[in-house]
This record gives sequence, C-alpha cells and structure tokens, in this order.
Amino acid sequence: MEYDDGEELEYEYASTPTVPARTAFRRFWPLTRGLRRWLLLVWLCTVLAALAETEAVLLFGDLTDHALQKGSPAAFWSPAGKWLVIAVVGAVVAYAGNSLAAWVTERFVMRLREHVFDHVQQLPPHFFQRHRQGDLLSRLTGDVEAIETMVVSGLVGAASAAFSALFYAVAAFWLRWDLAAATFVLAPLFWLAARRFSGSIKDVSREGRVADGAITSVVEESLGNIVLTQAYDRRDAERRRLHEEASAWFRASVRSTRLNEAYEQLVQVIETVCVLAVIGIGAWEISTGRMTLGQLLAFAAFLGYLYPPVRGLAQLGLTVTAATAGAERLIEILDVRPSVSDPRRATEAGRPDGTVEVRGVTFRYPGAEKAALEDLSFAVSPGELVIVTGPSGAGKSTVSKLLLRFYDPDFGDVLLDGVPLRDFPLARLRAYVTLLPQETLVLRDTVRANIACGRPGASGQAIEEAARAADAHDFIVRLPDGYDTRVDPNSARLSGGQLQRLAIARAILRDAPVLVLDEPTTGLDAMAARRVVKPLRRLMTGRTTIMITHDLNLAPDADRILVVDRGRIVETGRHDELLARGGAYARLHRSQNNAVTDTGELRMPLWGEALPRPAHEPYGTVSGYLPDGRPLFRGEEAWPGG
Ligand SMILES: Nc1ncnc2c1ncn2[C@@H]1O[C@H](COP(=O)(O)OP(=O)(O)OP(=O)(O)O)[C@@H](O)[C@H]1O
Repeated sequence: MEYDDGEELEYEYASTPTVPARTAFRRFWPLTRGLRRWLLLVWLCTVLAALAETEAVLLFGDLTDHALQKGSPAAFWSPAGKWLVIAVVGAVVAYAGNSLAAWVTERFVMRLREHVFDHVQQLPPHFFQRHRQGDLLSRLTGDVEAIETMVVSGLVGAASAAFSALFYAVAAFWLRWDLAAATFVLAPLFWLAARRFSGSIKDVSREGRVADGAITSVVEESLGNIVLTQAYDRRDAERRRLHEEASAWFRASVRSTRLNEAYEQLVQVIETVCVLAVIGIGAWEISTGRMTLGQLLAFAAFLGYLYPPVRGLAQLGLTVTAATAGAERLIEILDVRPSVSDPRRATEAGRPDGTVEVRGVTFRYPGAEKAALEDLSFAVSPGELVIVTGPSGAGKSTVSKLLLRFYDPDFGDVLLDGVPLRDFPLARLRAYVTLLPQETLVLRDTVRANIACGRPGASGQAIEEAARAADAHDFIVRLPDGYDTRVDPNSARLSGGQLQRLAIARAILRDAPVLVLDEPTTGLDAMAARRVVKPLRRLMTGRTTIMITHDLNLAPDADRILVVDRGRIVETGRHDELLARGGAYARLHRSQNNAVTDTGELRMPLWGEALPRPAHEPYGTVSGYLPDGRPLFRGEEAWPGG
C-alpha cells in the first residue's frame, strides 16, 4: 500500500499496514548489493565449520570403539591428533565466518539507516507536524536493527541451518538409516510447534515496537517541555503518561518472553522424545549385536548437532516474523513520498536576478479541508522589499513554504526570473532563495561552523566579514573561544538577538538573490529587535526580499505591503497609502500600536463584565472578537472590512 502524499497518515500508528515477511524481505534485499559475495563467504565458512564438526564426531566414534572400549592407548594418538588439527581449523574458520558476518550485518544496518534517514529528510513539513519525533527516532534505531535480523542474519542463518540440517541428516542416515528414520518421523513436530507460535509472536512484536516508539516520544516530548513541566508542576501527569506507554511495553515484553519460552520448552520436550526413541532402538540393536556402543554414541552426538539447525530453522521463522513488525513500520515511512522532487529536465538558467512572481496560486495542505492560499498573485523585483502581513492563520508562512518549494501549488505557479520553481533542481533553488526562519536554527557545532553552513568552504575572512555585517563579530570575539566557541540548540550562551544576528551572518554569507524572512523580529524584545534592524537592512540590500511579519515597525521601508487574510490578498500598497486608506492595514497598525504602548489596557477588564466569552458562541454575534477568537481592543472593529 502506497501513500500518495501522506494524507492517510495519522498521528497514531494503529493503522500501520501489515506486510508479509516475503514482501518485506524483497523490499530491503536490494540494499545488500555489494555485500552479497561476502554473505556467500560467510555461508561457506559455516559449511566448512559443519564439515569439521562432522569429522570430529566420526573421530569420537572411532576413539570410543578402538581406544576406549578395547583399552588400547596406541589407537588413541592417530585419531586424537586428527581431531586436534580439525578442531583448530574449525575454530579459525568459525572465527573468520562470525567476524565477517558481523561486518556484513553492521554494514547493512548502516546502509539501511542512512537510506531511511535520507528519505525522511526529504519529507514535507506537515509530515513532521503529524508524526511524533520519538516514534521516528525509534523507527530509525530499533526497527532498522530488526530488519537486519530478517535480511542478513535471517538469510545467512537460514542457509547455514538448512545446509547443516541436510548435511547431518545425510550423515545420520549413512551411519544408521533405521535410527535416522525413527528420528525423522518426529521432525515435523518442530515445524508444527513453530507454526503454532508464529502468529502470536508477530502480534506481540508489533505491540512492542509501537510501545517502544511511544515511550521514546513521551520522554522526548517531556524533556523538550521541561520548563512547562516544572513551572506548572506537571510531573505527575508526565509520569502517568510515561507509565501508560511503559505498561503497554511491559505487557508486550512479558508476553513475548512467555511465548518464546513456551516454544523453547516445547521443543526441548520434542527433542527428549527423539533422543529416547534413539536410545530405545539403539539398546535393542546393541543387544542383537548389530551395533557397537561407539556407533550409538556417535549417532547420539550427531543428533546433538542435527537438532540445533532444525530447531534454528523453525526459530528463525519466528525471528523473521517478529522482525517483520519492524519492517512494516519502516515501509510505512518509506512509502510516504516527498511533496516535491527534482525536475526531469532542469532549466539551464544561471544565477537569477531575483524577480519573484506568484501567479494565481491556490494551495491546500495535504489532508486539510480548506485551501490555505487562494488565487494569490504578486510580484517582487530585485532590490524590492515586500512585506506580507495579516492575522494569525492567514496563510503568511504558507507563502514562504511555497517560495522555497517545500510544496508545489495546486493551481498557479511561483516563478523565479520567469522560470517556474519546479524547473529548478532543488539544491540550486535553495541556493538562490534563502530562508531566515522564525525560530533561529543552531547546529551543535562552533560559531564559525554555524555561520559557514551558509556557504560550505567559505574562508575565515569571508565568515568574519559576514559576522561584522551582521553586527555579530563583537559579541562573538567576547565568547570564551571566539569563533571556535561551541554552541548548541539549547545553549544558554547566546541570547535570542545574538542568535538572530548569527542567522543573519549565515544568510549574508549565502548571498542568495532572493530572501524570505519569516517573522525576523518575533520573540525579540524591543531592544534586541532594534539591534537586528541594521544588520537586516544590510542583508536585504540588493536582494529581492519578502518579509513575513506581524511587526510593522519595518513597514514604512517596504516598497509594497500585502495584507493577507484567509489565504487571499485583501489590501496592497505602501505604508502611507494603506494608512490613509483606513482599511484593514490601518486597523492592524493601530491595534499593534495600542498593544505596544502602555495604555493601561492590561489592567482593564477586556469587555465590560462579559468575561470570558463562551467557547460555543459563534463569531459574528459579538462584534468584539477577531475571527481567531482574540478579543478586540477598545474602539476597534473586526478586520478586514469587519
Ligand atoms: N501542515 C498543515 N496541515 C494543514 N493545515 C495547515 C498546516 N499548516 C498550516 N495549516 C493551515 O493553513 C492556514 C495558514 O497557515 P499559516 O501557517 O500559513 O498561517 P500564518 O498566517 O503564517 O499564521 P501565523 O501568523 O500564526 O504563523 C491555517 O489555517 C493553518 O491552520
């Protein structure tokens, strides 16, 4: 089952599609390319080790009959010497085989993990909004390893076990066909036992894998929210959440162990029945003189070698079935397709001047009911600054996602220098359009590396120049190790404003013709916001800039302002024109100024006595609320045109 665009993916995983082991195996087998000859070598080592063991068993029978039973020390040396040589050769071969098996296995795991990781990195933003990070982590770790059991160890194990079983079976028949026949009559019991347990083991493994993902998610979310947890004393609630998921995991683990143990013990009983049958028949044969004790002991020893591979084959079926639960979870992720891909025939156009045109764009998020943008059109020329503003949920950030081609529009086009974005190779497009996102993204690395990621390979001088232009150089050199100071996303070392200036330095170094700024001053206090204005201006100079913002302090500088509401442009013009028009923009501007200057608003009841507004009251019946439910300030009307 393939997902077109993740529409059917839900937050919970109860719906993970079931996949037969064979399909799962076929799906991941191509990843063993280049490793297969090594797999063959591993298998050969196992075969050689089995041959060595067989020879050792035969020598043991020889020793019993000639050296032990006849009490002849002279008959000891020759078989003992051979046995020792065979033991040493067998040990060397087994060591080489097992080491090689580990190498092949780990290479496969590494390759698979990189493959899934690479795929996940191309998935669209809504995928990450809808999936719990912890669960993704668990899929990339535990589930990846589970598949190794299925594809590599499973395959080599099955091939080796099948060979050993066949080999020892032939040897047993050759030694004593009647005893061997008696044993093999009972062999299907192993298979029946495995069949009986396989379904339950797959179910319980699936429950275990899901619970594992849920636990990682709870821990990850809880640690990410530690301030909320501590400030609101939510420890008990968080503990309960963890307890719930951990209980599911606990139940699955205990059930899994019980099932495996029950299977093991059943197999032991079957084995005992087989051994007793052999001893019974053997005793009778020895009494009639048709068999020596040495032969019987050698035969019993063969059984000791024969059972593990037979049992292993059955057990392997169970292991592979359990691993399929992990495979299903990876296949589910691998089937989600990226929302955009490289064009078949890329445009030959070189570095663009930066003319951006959004032409009649309509876009709906996969799975969403309403369009986030409807018939949106605007154009920005090189060197121009266009501000996109509007109320929360209007579609502003969606504009930025389309400009960077995280998504393609459903209708209409976004063009760069007249070429549709979908005709640019993604890597080139992202080099031409730089995003300065709302949350400042920091790599766990040095300050230098954090700036250099704007242009990998940039010289130290270029990095420093970018930092100076971003007004970041001064605070960087004051850090304990200057440019070599290590920072990380949770680092308390840098303030919000400093992080933002670091991001500006990165964007300056990237030197793209088009710049998309998503709320560049949101989250900064007035002082910090003022400090980033100058570096921002330097960054914007000579580039096409589209700034998405609620903060209208920069609006007087803009060449054009687009006021967006419910996915449509409702007003457009320069700051003064729009203010003079007294429409949506003027109201937004006024409400912002009301909000930032202390009018005593915070200390006043919001709306006479009528607080709070009942949640079910539809918008429109009380004129004092915005469409998103926020109360209006005194004397303000709902906007736009409200
Ligand atoms: N991943 C998503 N799936 C479905 N709908 C989405 C998704 N992301 C956003 N939306 C919806 O699309 C609309 C526009 O969202 P967008 O984030 O562009 O608004 P915005 O103007 O940037 O809001 P804000 O100022 O609060 O950031 C909203 O109605 C929102 O609920």
